[in-house]
Amino acid sequence: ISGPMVTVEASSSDGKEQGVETSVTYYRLEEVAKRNSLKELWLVIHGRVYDVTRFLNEHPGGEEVLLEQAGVDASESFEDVGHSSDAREMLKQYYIGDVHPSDLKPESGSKDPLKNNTCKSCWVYWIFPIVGAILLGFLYRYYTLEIKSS
Ligand code: HEM
Repeated sequence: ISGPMVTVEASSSDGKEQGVETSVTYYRLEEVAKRNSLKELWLVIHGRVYDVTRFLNEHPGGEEVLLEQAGVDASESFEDVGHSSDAREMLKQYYIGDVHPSDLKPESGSKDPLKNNTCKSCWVYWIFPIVGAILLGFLYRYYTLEIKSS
């Protein structure tokens, strides 16, 4: 019974020894949605899936709020509370995988939305400031030379 759950090797070159580190398990949202009870409780925060079943009793904010977010994206509620950095650290213990890419951006179709769209404009953000700075540098030199020579 593998269902819609998919495990993908994130790195193929040094896969064997760090198998746990280099592979990411992707979960479909429908898979997460099934874990919505006290027996098994998953939730999504910022595209990552957390199994908080054993955390229910320990959550300082109570188990009710976690139950309310069971099986769904809890990013907003999690941020609204203004959780401490300690709380954010705690997330790591419960991390079990990522939300399947096609569930993250359902409108962008099938072909590798992460690689094709996300970074298309990345370089634009830093190339303009850098080119601008270099141009300003030349302009500055040009003008100071001009003043000196006149
Ligand atoms: C795995 C996910 C979560 C972890 C590890 C976590 C952890 C914590 C921790 C450590 C605190 C104590 C205060 C702090 O350190 O910020 C806290 C408080 C709280 N949390 Fe969470 N939390 C999680 C998810 C959520 C979610 C999804 C909600 C939804 C509303 C929530 C609501 C609250 C509330 C209401 C408090 C009480 C704040 C207060 O008393 O001031 N938490 N949580």
